[in-house]
Amino acid sequence: MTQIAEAELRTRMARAVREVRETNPLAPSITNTVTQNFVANAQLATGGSAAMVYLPDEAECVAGLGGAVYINLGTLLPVYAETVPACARACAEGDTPWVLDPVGVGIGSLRTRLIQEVRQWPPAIVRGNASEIIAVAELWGLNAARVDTQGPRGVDAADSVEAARTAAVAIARFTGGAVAVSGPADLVTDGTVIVRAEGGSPLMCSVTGSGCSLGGVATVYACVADPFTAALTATTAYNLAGARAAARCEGPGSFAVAFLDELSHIIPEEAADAPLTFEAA
Ligand SMILES: Nc1ncnc2c1ncn2[C@@H]1O[C@H](COP(=O)(O)OP(=O)(O)O)[C@@H](O)[C@H]1O
Ligand SMILES: Cc1ncsc1CCOP(=O)(O)O
Ligand SMILES: [Mg+2]
Repeated sequence: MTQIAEAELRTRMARAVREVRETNPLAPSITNTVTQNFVANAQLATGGSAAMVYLPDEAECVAGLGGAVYINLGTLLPVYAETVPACARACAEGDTPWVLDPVGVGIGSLRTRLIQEVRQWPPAIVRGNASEIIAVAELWGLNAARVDTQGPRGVDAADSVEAARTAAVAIARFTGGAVAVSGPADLVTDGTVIVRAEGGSPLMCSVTGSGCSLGGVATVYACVADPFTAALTATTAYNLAGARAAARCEGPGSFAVAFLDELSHIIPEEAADAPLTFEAA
């Protein structure tokens, strides 16, 4: 694998922000009932279009309609045992990139089973907090990634972003796509390059759906850009919008509103100029 140059990646990020605003791409989702509305609003704020579905035939249908598809395992229903594999398979067969957020991996058996099953139709982007990324690497048998972890605490991380570094690189090399690990400072990798991105706000942990909507927005950018560019553009937009919203809000409630406003104001040039640090994986 050859490493993409920083300047080229920044150019692609700016292009992704612009193209999404110009083309309003459809990024359908199978996502959880807690944060569905916030995911859709964040997708719309960036310039994308949202459509949430539950049923297997709907999932197969949207895999053909969307530029990319989002699968978030946050709240499972029995029907998802069929819906999730049907969607991932249809995406693979149709060459539609899809994004996995393995929310709450470790809770119950269905999440575990689904993550193991979709390994055969690898997602273009895996987005999660550090503990979720470590857990996915373990479930996919990417043994290079084995680290000491307590596993996720419900839907929250119990591990540092740094602890998920090896797991993130191993997953990206396995999928051939990108992995975005979120936390106080984010880590995004395509398996050859690691990019660290700072910004955002601790208030993002006080609004449920910050992580889920980041996955939804990465899916919007994946409609117009390669997985690494898409993951990095979404992560950067979140860091910029989160920091700006925190500077003018009164608490979690007004933060969420200000955050959506700020997300809608991100311009291509500032996404490309964001403070990012690059290193070889
Ligand atoms: N302490 C923090 N400071 C700044 N940004 C944060 C902090 N914690 C999380 N974020 C941001 O919040 C968003 C969601 O990340 P995270 O809370 O790790 O996801 P999840 O909700 O899936 O656990 C990301 O954009 C991340 O950069
Ligand atoms: C609280 C909760 N419970 C099941 S899904 C979910 C939302 C998690 O959202 P995020 O991972 O973005 O914090
Ligand atoms: Mg999450």
